[in-house]
Amino acid sequence: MTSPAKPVSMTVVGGYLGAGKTTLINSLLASAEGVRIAVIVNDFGDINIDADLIKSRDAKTLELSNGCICCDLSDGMASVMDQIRALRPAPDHVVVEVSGVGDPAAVARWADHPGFRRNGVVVCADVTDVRRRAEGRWSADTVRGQLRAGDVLLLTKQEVASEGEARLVRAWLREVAPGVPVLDGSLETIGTLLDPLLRRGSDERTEHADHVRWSGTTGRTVELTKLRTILTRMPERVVRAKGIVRSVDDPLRRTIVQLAGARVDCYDDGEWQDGEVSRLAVIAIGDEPIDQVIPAGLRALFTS
Ligand SMILES: Nc1nc2c(ncn2[C@@H]2O[C@H](COP(=O)(O)OP(=O)(O)OP(=O)(O)O)[C@@H](O)[C@H]2O)c(=O)[nH]1
Repeated sequence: MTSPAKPVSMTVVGGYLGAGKTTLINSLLASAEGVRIAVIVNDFGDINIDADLIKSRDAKTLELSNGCICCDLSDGMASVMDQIRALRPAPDHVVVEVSGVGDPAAVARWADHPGFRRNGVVVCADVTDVRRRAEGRWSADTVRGQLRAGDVLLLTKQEVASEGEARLVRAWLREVAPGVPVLDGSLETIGTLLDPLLRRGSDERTEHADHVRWSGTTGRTVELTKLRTILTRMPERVVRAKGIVRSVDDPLRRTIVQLAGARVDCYDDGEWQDGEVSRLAVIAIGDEPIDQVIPAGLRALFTS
C-alpha cells in the first residue's frame, strides 16, 4: 500500500499593486535551498509580465491571467491546483501571488482543498505608499481589506524610507489591522515565511475598487528615456505600470520598467529572447475608461 502524499503547504502573498509581492517571492525562491516550491502567479493584466519576472531556476511557475483568482478565475485556479498535485516530484510548498487588487483571504480558502495545507497569508505593505492608498477614494477598501486578511504583514521598501516614517507606518498598521504582526523585509524574515504563519481563517470579504488596465506591445525597440519621462508624468489615477522592453540603446538586453508608488525604475534583466516583444501594462484607478489617461506618446511607443 502506498502512503498518502504529504499535503502541499500553501502560502498566499497579497498586497496592493506594486507593494513588492514578486520581489518577495523571488527572495523566497533564492533563499529556500533544497525546498521544492511551485509558484502560481495571477497577473491582473492580459499580458503576463509577472510570470516573466519570477526568477526560478527550478521552481514550477503556473500563471493565471485576464482576471482575478479571488473572484472570477475559480475554474482556472482549480485546474492549476490539479496540475500542482500531479507534479512529480511533488512540491513541498506552493506560493500563490494574488493580483494587486485581489483579496488574499478569498484565495487562501483554496488551501482547504484536499492535498493542500494552509501555511498562511503574507501581505506586503509598501512603507512609502500604503497609507496614501489606504486613504484613496478608489483603493481604500481594497487596501484595508488586504491588510486585515494577512496572518503577517511585511513592510517593504524600508531602505528608501526614513526610520521615523517606518515607525509611523508600523503604528498605523497596528490600528488598521489589529493583531496582525508586522515584519520587516530582511532576508532572515523572508526565510521564515515558509514556516507556519497561520493566525486565523478570515471570512471577511472585500470588494474590489474599480481598477482598469491597458496594455501595449511593440516589435520595435523602445526609447527608454522617453518612456521614463512619460511614466514620471502619469496622471494621479495611474497606480502601476510594469513592462519588459528592448531598448534602442541596448537592443540585445531585456530592460524591466517599473512604476510603483511614486518611483520609476528601469533595470537590466538579462538577454533579450528571440520571439519576445516589448510589452507594458498600466493600471489606473476609478471607473472612467483608462484610454483617457494613456498619453499619446505612450501609445505611440507601444503600437506594433
Ligand atoms: N527599494 C525597494 N524596492 C522594492 C522592494 N520591493 C519591491 N521593490 C520595487 O518595487 C517595484 C514593484 O515591485 P514588485 O515586486 O513587482 O511588486 P508587486 O507587488 O509584485 O507588483 P504587482 O504584481 O504589479 O502588484 C519594483 O520596481 C521593485 O524593484 C523593496 O523592498 N525595496
